[in-house]
Amino acid sequence: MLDPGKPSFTPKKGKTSVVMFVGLQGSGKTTTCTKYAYYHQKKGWKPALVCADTFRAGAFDQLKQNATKAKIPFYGSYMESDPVKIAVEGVERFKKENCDLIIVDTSGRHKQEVALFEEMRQVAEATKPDLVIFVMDSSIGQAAFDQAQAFKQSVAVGAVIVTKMDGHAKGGGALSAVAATKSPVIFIGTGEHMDEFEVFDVKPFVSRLLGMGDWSGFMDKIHEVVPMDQQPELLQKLSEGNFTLRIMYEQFQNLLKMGPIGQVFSMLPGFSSELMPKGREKESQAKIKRYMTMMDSMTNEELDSSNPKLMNESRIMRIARGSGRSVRDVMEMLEEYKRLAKIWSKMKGLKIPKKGEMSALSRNMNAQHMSKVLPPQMLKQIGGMGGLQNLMKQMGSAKDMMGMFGGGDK
Ligand SMILES: Nc1nc2c(ncn2[C@@H]2O[C@H](COP(=O)(O)OP(=O)(O)OP(=O)(O)O)[C@@H](O)[C@H]2O)c(=O)[nH]1
Repeated sequence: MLDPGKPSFTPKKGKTSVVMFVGLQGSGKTTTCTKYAYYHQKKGWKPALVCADTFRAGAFDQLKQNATKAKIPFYGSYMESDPVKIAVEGVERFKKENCDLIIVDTSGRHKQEVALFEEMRQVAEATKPDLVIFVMDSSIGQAAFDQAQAFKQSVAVGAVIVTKMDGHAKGGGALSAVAATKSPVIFIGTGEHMDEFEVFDVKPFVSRLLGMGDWSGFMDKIHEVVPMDQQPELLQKLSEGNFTLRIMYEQFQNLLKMGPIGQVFSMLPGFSSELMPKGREKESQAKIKRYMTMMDSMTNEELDSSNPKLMNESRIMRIARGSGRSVRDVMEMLEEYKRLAKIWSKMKGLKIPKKGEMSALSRNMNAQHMSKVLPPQMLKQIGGMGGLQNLMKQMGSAKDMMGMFGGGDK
């Protein structure tokens, strides 16, 4: 069995490799071929593009346009209708020209299109690609498994690229594609432009899937800054799902201690863009201090409650008077609290580790939380919780996954 942690083949600079791109119609194959070529070209490779998509009128023009812009040699034909012939001619020509990365773009197809699958198989047979990359749109969702499996059954898919990660989709389907093809995700597309292309990194991907912001960076900071003996208590509180005003207060305190506040804030789920827009760190720091002054005028009961109804009009007026702020300021602070409480409620259910069990915690929490956000059908395809856990381990290095939620205890 292929190890999903590594692509089936990794091209080497200076040695000719043929990489074939396959995927559903409109998944972003043609765009991704050029991005892939451009990425390698910038790193000193000599890539070339072959357009074996004779199905979609305009595909060759699109590839030609992109390739010209990036100054990458290309091959294709307006007249020839046999993709196998074009692919073979293109690959041969670029082999002669000593290109070390020959990329073959094929036409998009759906699993029902038997003839197109046969054609794709023939292109693969004739060009003998070293690596076949399955390109999928991040919004495909549950259909990813069946589609990816259909491709895998016809050609030896060895890696996955997920496109359109700049959109709203979380990309959960990528897990299904990985499970179906037993191949890892190697890159993600993050926009229509040539350089909007990134090496796949499991941590931000999982964070996005969980809708959590960059928890790993945040937990790293917690470990750095929150005194060791207070860490379990904080995690315990968060796991109970009671994000109280007192927790917010303590976190503000921690944040103010943490040094370059901008950097810390940018890692916190929910904190970065709204509470602290870039370039306005000083202002945000003042805002936090203002919030804390208002909280100083609250009763213990108010600080320890996660029920905002406790804060009625007269209490709000009292807090405003006590802190020398306006009612509107207090309302704003409470709104901020509600917003953060909503985000942080996702920590609910977190299993608290005994000392030295942090890594187990991180693993459990990943899979557990992930299983909540994935559609049940998708979870089933992946092989339930166990399958998900395995997949996550395989997608990232074990070390990465342990570090994800502050685990990875030495
Ligand atoms: N926002 C965004 N758009 C993308 C991305 N990748 C591709 N696209 C867009 O998606 C659309 C389809 O991309 P193509 O590259 O033409 O797709 P294809 O898979 O080659 O299409 P077929 O040849 O019909 O199979 C185009 O409008 C691309 O600009 C991405 O990462 N982000």
